[in-house]
Amino acid sequence: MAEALALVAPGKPLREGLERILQAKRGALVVIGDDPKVLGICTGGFLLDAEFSPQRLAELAKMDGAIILSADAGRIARANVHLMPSPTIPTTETGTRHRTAERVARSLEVPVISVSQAMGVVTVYRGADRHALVPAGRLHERVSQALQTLERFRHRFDVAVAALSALEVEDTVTVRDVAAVLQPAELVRRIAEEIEASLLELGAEGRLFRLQLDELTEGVEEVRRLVVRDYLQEKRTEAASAAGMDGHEQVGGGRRPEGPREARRRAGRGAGQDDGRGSVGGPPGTPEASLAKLERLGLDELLDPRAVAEALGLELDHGDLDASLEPRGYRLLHRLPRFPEPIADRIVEHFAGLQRIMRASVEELEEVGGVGQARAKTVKDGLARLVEANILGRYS
Ligand SMILES: Nc1ncnc2c1ncn2[C@@H]1O[C@H](COP(=O)(O)OP(=O)(O)OP(=O)(O)O)[C@@H](O)[C@H]1O
Repeated sequence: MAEALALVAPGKPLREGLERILQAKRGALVVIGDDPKVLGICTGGFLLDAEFSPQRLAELAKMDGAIILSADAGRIARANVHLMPSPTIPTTETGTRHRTAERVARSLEVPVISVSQAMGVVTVYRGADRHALVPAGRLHERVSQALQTLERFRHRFDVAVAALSALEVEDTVTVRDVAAVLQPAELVRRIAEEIEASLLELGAEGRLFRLQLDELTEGVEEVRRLVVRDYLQEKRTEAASAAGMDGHEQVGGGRRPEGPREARRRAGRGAGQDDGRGSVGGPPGTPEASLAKLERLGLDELLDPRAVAEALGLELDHGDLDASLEPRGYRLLHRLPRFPEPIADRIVEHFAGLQRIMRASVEELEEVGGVGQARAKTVKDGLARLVEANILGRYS
């Protein structure tokens, strides 16, 4: 369908021809493709093989029947053709023009366009899909409004991400804070997807909109993925059970049974100690499955932080959104400049928990494969700068 929409984008000769037909209050049935399969269902009409022009298309639409174009819409192959697709192909359309258009598109791999004389609407059919074209002016308006909404959610997302970074460094993240990032991130994704569809239809006229869209969505997808990797409640691994870990043991991404205040009190017990962080047996899941779950949430559900927690596999005690969580550290480590992603991942897997990474010495960091002294220092300095920025942020 994307290719078909590109052919009828505003400014394209084919679109101009279709608009001329609409202005003349006529109808049309246009097949884009003249391969043997298409010709096999054509009867009558006459051969043209003429270069395409919007004027020619509009003139030929005065005749009954269908117009057949070459696959690139650069030539008019035939006109006044009667199409005979199999009557057994299902169609939900009513008029004969539209029924024929849908049947041809469903049975042959070619786009078919109908211009309804009665309704003044242009519809593109491709396979089982159909798309009614929106006038360019309305598309412009729609995209501008959507970009404004996108900008608001992007701002909310940026604020929530900055807050999450500060809380992660302080080790006081709650379920609510994670949801506050994932909710606008998902909304940004959805609005961007809608805009993408309109931009496809706008073709070259959507160039400036695209620049804005790219700027407004930059980095969101990556943060969304990393936040899910940081907090996803994963299924207890075979290795963990072999190592004799307690059934509820969970590092990083785990929900702690106590609130943030209790968690801070426990933090005094020293590095490396079990601080009682416990998984509550959330469903197994990969980050991809979790992201897909978020994508499937209805709008009302998405606005409920509990639904976001569920997508992450977190089971909340009495729906407690203030339950504290510890990130694994993927997102903050991925922010280190010029630091290879696989090495950052290895560090996270080695230490299992951002706080442990932050407390690790340069020597301990060097124990991770691929981390030499220089990289270990980059991690230490980078995380130290984050802590500093956080303190400065608090008191400025
Ligand atoms: N099988 C076909 N092959 C080619 N042209 C067709 C075919 N069926 C219908 N048409 C064209 O469609 C025209 C209008 O038919 P009809 O009014 O039944 O269609 P419709 O789907 O209601 O479209 P509209 O909304 O434009 O009225 C016919 O006069 C003919 O030119």
